Amino acid sequence: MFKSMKRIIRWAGKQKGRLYLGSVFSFFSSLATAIPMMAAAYALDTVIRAYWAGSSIESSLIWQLLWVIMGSIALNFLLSYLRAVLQESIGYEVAAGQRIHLGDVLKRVPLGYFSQNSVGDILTGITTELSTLELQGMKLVDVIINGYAKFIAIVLCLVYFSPTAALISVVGVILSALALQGISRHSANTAATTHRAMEDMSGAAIEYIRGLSIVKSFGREGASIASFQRASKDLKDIHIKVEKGYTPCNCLHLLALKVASIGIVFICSWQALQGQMSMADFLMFVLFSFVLFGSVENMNEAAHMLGVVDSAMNKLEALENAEYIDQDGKDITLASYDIEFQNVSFGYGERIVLHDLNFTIPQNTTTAIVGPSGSGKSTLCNLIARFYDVSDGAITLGGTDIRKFTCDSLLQNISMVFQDVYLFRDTIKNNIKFGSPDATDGQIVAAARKARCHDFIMDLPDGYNTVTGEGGSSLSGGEKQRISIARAMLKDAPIVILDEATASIDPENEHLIQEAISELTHGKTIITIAHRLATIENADQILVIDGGTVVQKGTHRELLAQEGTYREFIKVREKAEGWRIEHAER
Ligand SMILES: Nc1ncnc2c1ncn2[C@@H]1O[C@H](COP(=O)(O)OP(=O)(O)OP(=O)(O)O)[C@@H](O)[C@H]1O
Repeated sequence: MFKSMKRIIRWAGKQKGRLYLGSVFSFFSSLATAIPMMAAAYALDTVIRAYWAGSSIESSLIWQLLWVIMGSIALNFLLSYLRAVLQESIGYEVAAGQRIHLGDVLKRVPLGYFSQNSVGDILTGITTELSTLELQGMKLVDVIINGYAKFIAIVLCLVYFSPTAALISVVGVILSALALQGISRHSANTAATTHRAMEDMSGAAIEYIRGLSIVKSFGREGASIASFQRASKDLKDIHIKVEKGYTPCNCLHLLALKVASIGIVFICSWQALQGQMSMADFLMFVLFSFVLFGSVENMNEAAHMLGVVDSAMNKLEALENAEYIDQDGKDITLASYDIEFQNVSFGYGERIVLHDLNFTIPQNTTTAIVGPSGSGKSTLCNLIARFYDVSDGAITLGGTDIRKFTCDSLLQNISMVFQDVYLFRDTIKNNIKFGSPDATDGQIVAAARKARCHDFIMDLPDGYNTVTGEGGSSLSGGEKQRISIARAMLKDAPIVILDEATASIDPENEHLIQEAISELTHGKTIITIAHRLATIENADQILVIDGGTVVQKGTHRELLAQEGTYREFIKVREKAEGWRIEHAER
């Protein structure tokens, strides 16, 4: 329990001082809450004494007591307010910094990380786990420090009035602390299972929502919702199991404190009867005996939460310690942009999908990559952008191994246009300037005009300020692709990697996209996963990939003259494009 507290304090970093000072205010504010009770005990004692003596009570005393009570309430408010000002925002501030840091970590890990860790897992870390820490961390530290500090103050008072009562309360609190330790350990042990169940639940919910269009089109809602329902039921079962496991220690904790309270009443009664304790002190102890341990009593929830927070911190640490792909990278500025593959092999885990690739893509030329589905075309492009590191060999850019760059400095040189375009839930304007945050409105419009998307943007209700749905769901595939071309155009990187659309796009859209692409690629080094005959024929170099190796390399004319995969591929493409043209003309 105390180890977890130390971790939270360490997590607060530079804000530690505010946390401690807040706890001091919190301590005095709690003591201030005890003053009205002491005043009440004193008043009662005075009334009883006066009754026995047959005298009347001075009205000034009542006023004095009233002022003391009002003063202590005001003091309590003031100290609570100061504590809140100092402590309440620490969790939010530290968590916000950590979220930004985690976002940076995720940007710099290899994409393989996301195959090994589910989206639900990562999402739970950044949202739920960090929220637990953000909302509970400081409160827990305050509850524990303050709870024990208050108890120590009470024990010191008890020693003065009755050392035996002080001893009983210390024994009660030690027993309760052991039970609290049990609660904390149980929660820490079960938190990982609970978190896993929550991750499964988030993963199942995300999958269910993502797959809704398939679910609707196949009318198979029952099957797809089953895993979501199973995850919900598992989560409920785990919560109940955790709660049941926590009950025995909780009962022990409360029992130890209640028995100590009874013990104190018993001792004080005996001392009062023996004349060793005054009536006022006795009354005060009887009044206090059952609230004496209030601050320690409330720690059961805190002990449980500390276990949960501890496990959340383990998870966040694992996320933060994920290895960056560019750990030793430097910001490098290049003079030339030739790309060279030197004996490159690559595998997803054990499965090698690219074998011993050797080729050069000279600066300012167009290279078309063709080959059957699954042959490794996208993987090859992802290696150039260093989404993954090669398993063997090296890729150089301008003569420098790309592993020597930081990801940012490498990707400054590269624009990528994918088939599956992802637009953020933001304005069209911000989506276009995503890679160039300093772009002016004039530059954004110029890029959009060149990318042939200005006209349709102006037809949208708020023009460039129209907010797109998540992933760009409110736009057509062709529109999204042209926006992504505008985005790449604005970035104006010397190398462009693009994946030509294979999905059938209507001729008008295809024509616009082709126009946009030729504007984007003008005077740059182009690597294109090509499907259209026109692109392939006009390329300076064609790489034919099959089964993860370059089986042919050359210009269209050279490759057509050879027997092999390329000639077959061209035949198939000619048939497909002829078929499309006939259909379009009908
Ligand atoms: N993230 C991944 N994890 C594991 N294997 C992968 C991953 N991505 C691709 N693969 C595998 O690597 C091989 C090459 O895939 P890649 O996507 O590069 O082929 P491609 O030629 O681009 O295919 P397509 O033309 O269909 O897009 C395939 O066998 C594929 O199953």
